[in-house]
Amino acid sequence: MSALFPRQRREVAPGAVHVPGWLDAEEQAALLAACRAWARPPAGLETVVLPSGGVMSVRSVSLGWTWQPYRYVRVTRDGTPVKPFPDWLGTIGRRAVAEAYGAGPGPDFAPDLALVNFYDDRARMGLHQDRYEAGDEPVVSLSLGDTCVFRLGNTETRTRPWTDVELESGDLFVFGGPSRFAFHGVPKTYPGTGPAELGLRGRLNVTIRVSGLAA
Ligand SMILES: O=C(O)CCC(=O)C(=O)O
Ligand SMILES: [Fe+2]
Repeated sequence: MSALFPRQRREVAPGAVHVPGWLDAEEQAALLAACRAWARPPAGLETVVLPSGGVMSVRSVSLGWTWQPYRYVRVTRDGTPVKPFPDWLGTIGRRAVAEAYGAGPGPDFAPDLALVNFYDDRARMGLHQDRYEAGDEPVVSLSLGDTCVFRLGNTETRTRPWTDVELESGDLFVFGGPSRFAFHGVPKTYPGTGPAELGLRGRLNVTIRVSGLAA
């Protein structure tokens, strides 16, 4: 669908860059196929239960490391090793950082961790900071399927000020530098808005990260 007003690349906050339509239809289809393969057990799609008893509405699969409240580990909840982080995802991560910040990525931008989140029509993600990585390398986010509202807040509080950005299928969002530890979340998705030809019901988000943890 071509928008009447093409969506523009935008620095939403210092270090937080939104690049609409960064993945073409073919790249989106390939990433979706990979996500479907990763989602299969063992070490497939899982539901994260918080110590409070709260159940996250998003289901997720991890590559390289998995997050269990509140740290990264190598073994999933089903007791099997986390699937490996593939080199090609690291290549996409480096391309993404170059795209977002202009300058080539530092040779040291070596992602080793990805979290794939699946949102059904009712799933949301509360405002949080990505702060379990041991370092401050940028987080690269890729979206597939339904459009969502991505809320980028500030680094100090879980409250306003924040900026709401609509992330569509194929969009790239990178947050690093002064925005690396900004609170962020997904208050809603718009069911049924993904590209029909992709064939995904719901929304997938893939974040590519540097764990900073010893292999
Ligand atoms: O789904 C998104 O766009 C954000 C996901 C996220 O914040 C996370 O996985 O930590
Ligand atoms: Fe996050």
